[in-house]
Amino acid sequence: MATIGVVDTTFARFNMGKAAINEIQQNATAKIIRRTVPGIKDLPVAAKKLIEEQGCDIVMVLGMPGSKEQDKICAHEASTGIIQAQLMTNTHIIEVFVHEDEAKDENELVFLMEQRSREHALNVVKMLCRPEKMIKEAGTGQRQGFEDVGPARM
Ligand SMILES: Cc1nc2c(=O)[nH]c(=O)nc-2n(C[C@H](O)[C@H](O)[C@H](O)CO)c1C
Repeated sequence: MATIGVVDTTFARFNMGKAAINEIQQNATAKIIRRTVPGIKDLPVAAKKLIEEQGCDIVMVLGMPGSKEQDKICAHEASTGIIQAQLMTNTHIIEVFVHEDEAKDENELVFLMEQRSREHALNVVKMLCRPEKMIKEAGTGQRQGFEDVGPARM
């Protein structure tokens, strides 16, 4: 059975890990190992530990960069760390970030955090268990959270 790691943060304003796990459980039979860390800069090592110490086949890391300038710098640093952890472990770590200022109000923020978490959870299931489904979606303008934009037309 495949093992999927899920790491989220206490900084985020919505329980992204819970939504992701619920979506995985509805669509796959997998062992799920969850961790929660304070913030997004703590995600890379948590994911690396899940891969190296717990044998996860793929990991989702979920977090919410805030709207301040220092939060955006923090998000860039976290992303760089996540990419480095992927290269060090040769394993996919799917980054699910919702920037607080992507949403126009709190209702939309909650909607976006739940939708993006769930839709990326489905991507993880497809990547791990049904890669042919992912290939079928190549070039189709998928977006996680807001509406898909669709393929470009001539
Ligand atoms: C400035 C800052 N911004 C964010 C953020 O926007 N989102 C987030 O999840 N965490 C933030 N943090 C906390 C760091 O990611 C980290 O948790 C602490 O520096 C402790 O290692 C910090 C320090």
